[in-house]
Amino acid sequence: MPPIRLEGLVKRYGAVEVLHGIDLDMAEHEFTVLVGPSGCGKSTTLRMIAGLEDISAGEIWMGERAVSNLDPKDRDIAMVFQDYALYPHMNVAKNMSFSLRLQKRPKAEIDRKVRDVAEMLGLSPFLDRKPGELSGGQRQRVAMGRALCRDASTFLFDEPLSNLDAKLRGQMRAELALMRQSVKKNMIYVTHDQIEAMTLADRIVVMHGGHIQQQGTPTELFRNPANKFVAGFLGAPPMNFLDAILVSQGGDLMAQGKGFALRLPPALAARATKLAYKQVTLGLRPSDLEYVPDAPEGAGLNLKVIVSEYVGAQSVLICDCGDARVTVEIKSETPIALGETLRFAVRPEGLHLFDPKTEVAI
Ligand SMILES: Nc1ncnc2c1ncn2[C@@H]1O[C@H](COP(=O)(O)OP(=O)(O)OP(=O)(O)O)[C@@H](O)[C@H]1O
Repeated sequence: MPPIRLEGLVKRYGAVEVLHGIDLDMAEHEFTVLVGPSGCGKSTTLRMIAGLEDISAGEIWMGERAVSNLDPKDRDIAMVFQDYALYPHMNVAKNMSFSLRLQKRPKAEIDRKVRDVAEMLGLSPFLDRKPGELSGGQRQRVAMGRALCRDASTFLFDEPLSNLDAKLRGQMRAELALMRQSVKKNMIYVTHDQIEAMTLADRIVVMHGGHIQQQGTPTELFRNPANKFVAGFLGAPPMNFLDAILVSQGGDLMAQGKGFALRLPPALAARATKLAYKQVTLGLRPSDLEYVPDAPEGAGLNLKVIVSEYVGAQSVLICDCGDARVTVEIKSETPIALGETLRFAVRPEGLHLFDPKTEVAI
């Protein structure tokens, strides 16, 4: 039995159903990230696991126990909220030890636990400070430390970095990644930020419209998105989508559109030949295009550069391709001029096709 299993989880608010049957198995000590746009149902799912929301249908299992009817305190979980919810009048040590003191655990045990967790999170110098005397990032770590002190088997995080500025967010993301290497617990983390999902998760669960769209490792989802939504949601800048028609040419299958004709690699061509339709949506990630002036016929496309955004080592080019726009990521030192038409090679494994009606990957 997996440590956490969601079985056909449904949530209704009155007549409105917002979660339509969520099935999810977590592996032991897995870091699972629920990610999706605002309103997709990720926080509701997390709050149902925590016991903060009633379940309309379905069941939540923790090991062999069905927990849907248990109080939050009986579920062996600790939660870190978006707003930290620290007690302003207590110092860091007292905030962190709050639940242990509530359980009347021996003082020596409490002191040891707080010391160990503070050490791990770099909070040792701040144990006597009140939350108001800490930076946003330090407060965030205290909220994390308070959860870790509880020694629960499962940790739930609801957008814990969303109140931080971009720089601190990046730092805390790295600290979280470091922390999870040493903390062997089940962790479920909710975010709308695909970069957090990609960098932290063992397993990403992409949600949209109250459904799970796809789940898997970050690499699986990035390389083999199940549908156009997942393809467009993960990755920055996002995947380009172009209308294309499948055409046979000298034994090859090509995806042809306004201003391009790209040869499909064998495995994709084999799947595409079985289709009953010819009209497809072609997906190309900006990082799967490379400036290669002599890219051969069928392996590249010509793009007219209209905007160049310098972002350090990389530049993002926005280009015209027929009447569509295509974004490309290139090394900044590549000599390009605005208005030029340049040739880009496409990595064959970077070609994605989607059914234009169902948006399912081909
Ligand atoms: N108390 C409520 N009554 C009615 N509808 C609600 C209630 N709480 C949430 N919803 C609806 O349920 C859906 C899912 O909300 P949820 O908060 O889980 O989304 P989310 O993916 O976490 O979004 P966000 O990132 O904005 O928090 C939304 O459409 C929301 O409007």
